[in-house]
Amino acid sequence: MSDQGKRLAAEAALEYVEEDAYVGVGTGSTVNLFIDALADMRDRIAGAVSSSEASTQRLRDRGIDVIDLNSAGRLPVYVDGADEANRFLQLIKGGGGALTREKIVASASDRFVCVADDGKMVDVLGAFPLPVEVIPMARSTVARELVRLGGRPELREGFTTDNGNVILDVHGLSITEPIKLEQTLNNIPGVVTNGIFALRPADLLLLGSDSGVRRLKAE
Ligand SMILES: O=C[C@H](O)[C@H](O)[C@H](O)COP(=O)(O)O
Repeated sequence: MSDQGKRLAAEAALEYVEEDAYVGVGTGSTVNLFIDALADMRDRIAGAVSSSEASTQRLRDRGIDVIDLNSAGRLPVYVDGADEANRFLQLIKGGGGALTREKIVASASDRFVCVADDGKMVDVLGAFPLPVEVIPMARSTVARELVRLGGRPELREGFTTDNGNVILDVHGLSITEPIKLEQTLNNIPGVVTNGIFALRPADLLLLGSDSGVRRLKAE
């Protein structure tokens, strides 16, 4: 894992931020670097719509105005990280537990710019345990259904999402049909959403390494 790669990718995303508009902001260590870089152009943007309490705090600490998505309308650009990405720019997200708000803000944005270090690129999604956000009372029923689908769900101990829910991290999935699995999991009663971003993949992937940034579009 390359911190320099994360930083270069995060800084490269600045060129896609539109002036005088609100920018959608994801969550995680790579996005934290993006927020730090965004602070240098805070006077040229209207502000941000955030996908987590943690990002909201960091944005405000750096003098960037944060508004509610309901007050914002469509966003030109959403910038967020990923836990895994494939060549179709389908992603696994939610390692930090912010997947639901991230998926909502991504869906409200015209362009999704994903920022990641090059260690996140995979042939087949699923080596990273798939986060699934679940309403607490449905934890056991959802877990049994995930086992039936071939996964090994583990409760993320001591963790509650910004929405007051729990996360099941599902091990052992080889996700060869991301769109289908995203839909199947979201149809389980009690699932709020899952960390597959395939129905709405990224539009652009900025993949950082020690030697620079590769810009990938979906194949
Ligand atoms: O819930 C967290 C998010 O989906 C993050 O974007 C993802 O976990 C990647 O985080 P990081 O940039 O720290 O690797």
